[in-house]
Amino acid sequence: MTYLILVLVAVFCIRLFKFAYNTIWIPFRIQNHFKKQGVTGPGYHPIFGNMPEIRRLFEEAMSKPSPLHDGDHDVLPRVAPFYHKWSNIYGKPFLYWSGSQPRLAISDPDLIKEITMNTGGGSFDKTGFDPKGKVLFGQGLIALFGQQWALHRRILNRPFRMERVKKENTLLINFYFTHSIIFFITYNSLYRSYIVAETRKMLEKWEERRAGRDEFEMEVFKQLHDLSVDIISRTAFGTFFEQGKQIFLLQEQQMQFFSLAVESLNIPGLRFLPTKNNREIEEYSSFLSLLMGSDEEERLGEEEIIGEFKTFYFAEKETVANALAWALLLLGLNPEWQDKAREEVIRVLGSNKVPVAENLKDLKIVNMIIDETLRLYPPIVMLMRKTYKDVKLGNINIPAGTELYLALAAVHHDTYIWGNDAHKFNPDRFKESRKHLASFIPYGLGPRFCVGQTLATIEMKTILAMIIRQYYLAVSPTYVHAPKLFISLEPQYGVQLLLTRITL
Ligand code: HEM
Repeated sequence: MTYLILVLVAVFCIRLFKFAYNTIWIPFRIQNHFKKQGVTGPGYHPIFGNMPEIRRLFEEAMSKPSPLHDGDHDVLPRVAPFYHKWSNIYGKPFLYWSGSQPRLAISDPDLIKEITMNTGGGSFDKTGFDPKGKVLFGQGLIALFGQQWALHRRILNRPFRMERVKKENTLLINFYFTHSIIFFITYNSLYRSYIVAETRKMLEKWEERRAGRDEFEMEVFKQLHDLSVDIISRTAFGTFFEQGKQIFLLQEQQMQFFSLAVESLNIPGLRFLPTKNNREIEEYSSFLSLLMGSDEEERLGEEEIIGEFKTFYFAEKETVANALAWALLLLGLNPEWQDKAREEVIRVLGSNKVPVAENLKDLKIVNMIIDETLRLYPPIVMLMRKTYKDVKLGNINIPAGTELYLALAAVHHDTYIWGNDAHKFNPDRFKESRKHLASFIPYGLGPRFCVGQTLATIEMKTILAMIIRQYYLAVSPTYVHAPKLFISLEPQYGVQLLLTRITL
């Protein structure tokens, strides 16, 4: 018995020592390592790091709206308040702590380029998601890294050819089909016709709402999300459209869970506890899998395929709809750009009421407006990477296991890169090609560059063109400006516009 107690005490002491070593000794050693190189930060606090302070700064930022003074669209204090505060105090880059995990916050385009272009080379890669994130993205491209990601992306980059598919095994056929969907959809005229048809339906509903009045108010953020859901459900599910739509409802609930998971500390094993949240996550997850694989004839198959569909749905809806809502707001605030865009749309479309494929490349002003929107309000405000080896970045030696917070929104709002009017809406900056590869990176950079960029551009151009051809936009007095980071960058209280019908 005494012997057993001694063993238990020894095990406990070893565990305690290991815990102290990992949460006190190692972090302070790493902090010193960076300090010697001139990189400082808010300082490490055992176990929790800077997470409580980060949470407090976010809560403070979200507690009040941020009125638009003189067309100033500086989103950083709201979407990355900790970055805004600490980069001003400690300079760039600076070191902060997610629990006992060191994070280096970087916004130098040269360094970002080096990191993102090197993905896959063994030094830098994605961090891997919080385990709860798998519910949202599954084993899809966004959440994968290392060899598994490379395999998925390689397959995705190949066009869909039936002869080649037949030679592969069943799993690969499924894979092939799923991945090729993005390729297939992007270059398929059917997808474009779905965009046009669903946008038309949305505009018809707007007309019903107008009910003959000259001017009416519309909250467009929710409308654009519904439109995205309809387009992607129609494309992916065809006649099983309504069932497809259920996926979004479930994903919206999962986003709440994921957002909570990201904000909370990831203590190993915690997710297996039978808490209310964990139980609900499990239920939604299995229901989603069931939904996508229940019917024998409609079976999509493996877990990975489900993951890719989740990724595809999420990436499409959260980014495109948000960007469009911001674009409409910016056009409402800038009537001169609205006029220029409308004039271009009418000229390019001619007698066509809706854009056809050949029109899209000629919508240059619309394109500049979309780029300027993605600069000021990038749907994805940061990229995360991790060092998997000791590396030298610029003149900083970074130990293996350091997370890198690449402050995409900070790069987009950097006055050094964009000039003193960096926070103002001025699509003219996109007349010329960009100065530095990493100064404008709404779709990321390097091997993990967004696979949906072409798809997103087609959708945004088509929808914007159709809306501004039909309505004059003005911002409603009920609109409250409050950009919010909820996984992607969205307007906290929606976007209320006053729409006036144009008769041509
Ligand atoms: C305005 C629209 C969009 C924006 C701003 C955007 C932004 C991004 C960014 C910044 C990344 C890189 C993430 C990183 O490097 O860590 C990314 C990756 C990705 N995007 Fe998009 N995206 C958009 C639309 C789409 C659409 C429509 C799809 C659907 C097909 C999509 C699918 C993906 C996928 C699957 C990845 C992961 C690629 C990989 O890791 O290899 N995105 N996106």
